[in-house]
Amino acid sequence: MASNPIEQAHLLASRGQTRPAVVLLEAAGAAGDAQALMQLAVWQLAGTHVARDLDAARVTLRRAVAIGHVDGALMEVALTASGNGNARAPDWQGAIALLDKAAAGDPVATAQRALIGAMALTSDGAPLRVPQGQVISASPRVVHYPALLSERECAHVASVGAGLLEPAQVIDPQTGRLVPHPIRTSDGGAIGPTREDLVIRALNLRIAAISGTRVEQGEPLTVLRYSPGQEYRRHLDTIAGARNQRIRTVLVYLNQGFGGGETQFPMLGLDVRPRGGDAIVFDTILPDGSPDTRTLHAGAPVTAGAKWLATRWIRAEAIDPWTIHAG
Ligand SMILES: O=C(O)CCC(=O)C(=O)O
Ligand SMILES: [Fe+2]
Repeated sequence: MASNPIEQAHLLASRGQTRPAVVLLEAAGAAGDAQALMQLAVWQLAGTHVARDLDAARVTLRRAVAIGHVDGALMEVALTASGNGNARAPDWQGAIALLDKAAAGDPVATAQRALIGAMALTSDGAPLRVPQGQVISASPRVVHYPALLSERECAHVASVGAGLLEPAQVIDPQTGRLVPHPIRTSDGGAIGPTREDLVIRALNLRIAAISGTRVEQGEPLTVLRYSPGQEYRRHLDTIAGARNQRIRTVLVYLNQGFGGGETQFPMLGLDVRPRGGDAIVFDTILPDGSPDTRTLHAGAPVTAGAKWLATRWIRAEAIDPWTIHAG
């Protein structure tokens, strides 16, 4: 017999006995097992074994936090800020209040609070002043933003991304599924709604501001790491046949000092040399909505060191971050 309630619940669920599995986690939670409630909340968020129910998940999560689940508290902060990942009204102030509470007993929360404290933000978490960029190509429009992120912000994004790294995958236009793809050899991870902490959220709001889009249009911020020899071969960011097309891309360079790794736009004669904190924004479609093939671009092979990059692919309309996977 499995030794603890979570293992027992997994075992039951794997045999199709989902109801007894949920009852078991509930009972353990009622007896003070925060981890059991956290497990149930994750099932409800992801729709694993049970129907996906974000509101029920939030109630379960609240109970886990109330009996001391520290990581659950950070997840609650993230979901509050984004309104359960675009499902409800976002609540930046509510999220800040929860983060302040969490910061009393958790150094991770304290560090996030300090990073946010250093930003000049509106009451919604958006930048007080929209950073200004330099147009480096008029048509298609490519704009360069020097020092969009501070060094500490870059380090935070990279460290969140580091925990999510998996071999690069892209969306297969035929099936819409994620498949390993030879054109992108970097490793990457998408920062989904349960991990969109307030620092990442504020950066996504900053990215929305400079790109003139709503934060809900952005796919989960994706962190890529290129080791020597890795590259992102020439491609367009648009997705063939997508109903809700990618209209704009924001690339944020998280570091510098590596060899190679320029972002190249061969049809524009444009080579962007990555510098930690800098960003570029470019339109990926023409006014008629079709892909702008002039935006063909590549991440050149890295020759030494590691290149860290955060990419935000922005769609024409709001997305559901619970079902979409960054490509
Ligand atoms: O690595 C680069 O410079 C380009 C990345 C890129 O094209 C993308 O993330 O869509
Ligand atoms: Fe790209």
